[in-house]
Amino acid sequence: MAEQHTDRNKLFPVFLKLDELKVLILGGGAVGLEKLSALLKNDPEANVRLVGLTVQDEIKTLGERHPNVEVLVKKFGLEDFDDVDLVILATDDRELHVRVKKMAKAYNLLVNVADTPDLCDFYLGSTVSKGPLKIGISTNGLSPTFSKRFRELLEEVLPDETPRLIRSLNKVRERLRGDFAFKVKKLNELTRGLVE
Ligand SMILES: C[C@@]1(CC(=O)O)c2cc3[nH]c(cc4nc(cc5[nH]c(cc(n2)[C@H]1CCC(=O)O)[C@@](C)(CC(=O)O)[C@@H]5CCC(=O)O)C(CC(=O)O)=C4CCC(=O)O)c(CCC(=O)O)c3CC(=O)O
Ligand SMILES: NC(=O)C1=CN([C@@H]2O[C@H](COP(=O)(O)OP(=O)(O)OC[C@H]3O[C@@H](n4cnc5c(N)ncnc54)[C@H](O)[C@@H]3O)[C@@H](O)[C@H]2O)C=CC1
Repeated sequence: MAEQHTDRNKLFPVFLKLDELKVLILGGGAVGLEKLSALLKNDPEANVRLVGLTVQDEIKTLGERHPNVEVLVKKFGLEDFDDVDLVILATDDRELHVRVKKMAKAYNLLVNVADTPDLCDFYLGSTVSKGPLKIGISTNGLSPTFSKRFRELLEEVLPDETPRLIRSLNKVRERLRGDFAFKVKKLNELTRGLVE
């Protein structure tokens, strides 16, 4: 029973608008590239500033292809926090991570630290997209590999007509006249067949 309790995933999922927020990624190596790719996979228009003492060519190329991605080859400085909403630390310097996490806290910024769940305010999850549908997956840090495989499974099984179905339900939703309770009742009746 005690084990079940500690296993419960208490993380609260939210869906962020990366075209309105700005993310700072610190570190231009393999992990920096992985995190940048994860952001751009969800939104190619994502606002990102990536800062690294050294920066891989693949990251520089992404910076050239995405106008909202700023790539700076330099040492971290407090000015990198300007206009930033979220921070992802992905350098190979753990002491730097501890220091930058403290500074970010003073600026009220939320921080993800690669490889160090204890220092993270939030985790990245695996994400599945099908048109307007997005599903986020988390194992509470226990097995990112499970998240990845489960994402692959969902990508396989979600019907291709899912986006069309969501759009038609949106049309019905917009056409329905009546008060809130009536709309909820009507939409629930219409969609009952999806789960029975
Ligand atoms: C806690 C968390 C914090 C965070 O990073 O946000 C975290 C932490 C750590 N990851 C590690 C390793 C790996 N991470 C991946 C992959 C992903 N990791 C992601 C998220 C998260 N990783 C958060 C929890 C998410 C959850 O609860 O499910 C994904 C979902 C999103 C993303 O990062 O983009 C992305 C899948 C994207 C997709 O869908 O494909 C693979 C698999 C692979 O690459 O094939 C491996 C190797 C195999 C393995 O270990 O399982 C290590 C050990 C490092 C070491 O050993 O040195 C730590 C540190 C630790 O656990 O201490
Ligand atoms: N490579 C991988 O797939 C994995 C790596 N990790 C861990 O994640 C961390 C990062 O890994 P990699 O990206 O492979 O390392 P890397 O060595 O390729 O990249 C580190 C980056 O941090 C930058 N950096 C260091 N100090 C800096 C500073 N003061 N200001 C700005 N930039 C600075 C470097 O210039 C470089 O771009 C390491 O701690 C590693 O152990 C964990 C899991 C997997």
